Amino acid sequence: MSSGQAGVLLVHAHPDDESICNGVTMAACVAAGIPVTLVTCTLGEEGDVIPASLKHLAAKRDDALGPRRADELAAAMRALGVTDHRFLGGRGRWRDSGMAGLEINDRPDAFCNASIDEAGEALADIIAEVRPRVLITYDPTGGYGHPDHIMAHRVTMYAAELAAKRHRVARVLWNCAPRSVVETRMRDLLSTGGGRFRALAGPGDLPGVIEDPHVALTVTGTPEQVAAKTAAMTAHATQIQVDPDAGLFALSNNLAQPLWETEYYRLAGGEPVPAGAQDIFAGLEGGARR
Ligand SMILES: CC(=O)N[C@H]1[C@@H](O[C@@H]2[C@H](O)[C@H](O)[C@@H](O)[C@H](O)[C@H]2O)O[C@H](CO)[C@@H](O)[C@@H]1O
Ligand SMILES: [Zn+2]
Repeated sequence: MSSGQAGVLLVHAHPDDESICNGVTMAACVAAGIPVTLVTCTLGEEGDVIPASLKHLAAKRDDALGPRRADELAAAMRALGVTDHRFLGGRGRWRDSGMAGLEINDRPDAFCNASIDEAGEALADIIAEVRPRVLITYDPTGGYGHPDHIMAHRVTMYAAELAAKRHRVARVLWNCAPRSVVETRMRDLLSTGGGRFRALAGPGDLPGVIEDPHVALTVTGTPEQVAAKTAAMTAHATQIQVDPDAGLFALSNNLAQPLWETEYYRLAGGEPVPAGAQDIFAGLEGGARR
């Protein structure tokens, strides 16, 4: 990672998405002295709860999962060395909408029902303050169709436009995964097995899978950065189970998927990416500097 002043701003829907999608990238930026800002749009109040001892926190029980996940996120940020984390609109402004098709999607405080103007302006203010060179979020599908991920995408792309008069982001990237890499890794797992997990996720269960030529750049972690990502994902204990020896993790569905040591990005806007780039700032004048 090239060093510099202005850095990267990442926008995610729930606590845990940042570590799953960008743990290596954030750790690599921190190691290079590049400022990292994470914006999380909800507290993940409607999530499942994996540990039996914590199931009382669930929305349909004590509805106390949000604060727990905020604590998990703080621990994950410590593991990655990220010190600038914000909840969009302030902590608890918008609530986790739940998976697509649920009645709770209709709650007025659900993030998927947020005013795109209010949420967009709130994020544009952060962009104008932080002045990132690179902005990272999901593709228009949100990676796998979750309403909060889709909304995070929409708000981010709108905020980048709103902020442009005050600060123009040099590059917008969407999280993705190249189909050939996913299919090869999942095929290999068929022979090695799902580690401690009952079954393997299918290639169709993994988010953001796109055809290889659309992948613009990759960030491959050093062993230390992969260890930091693993620790960050492990910190999200209500949502994620990790089998570090097998290099696998599972969500509450217990379906094993790769803990990716390399993270992949699609170019969504801004400066072109040099072929074979391995750095989110590759090709930007002065790297990550203002
Ligand atoms: C990674 C991610 O975005 N997780 C979301 C998702 O959680 C999934 C959901 O509970 C699903 O029903 C489970 O089968 C799956 O295992 C979970 O990962 O949706 C939650 C509710 O909106 C959200 O809190 C969680 O962060
Ligand atoms: Zn999520």
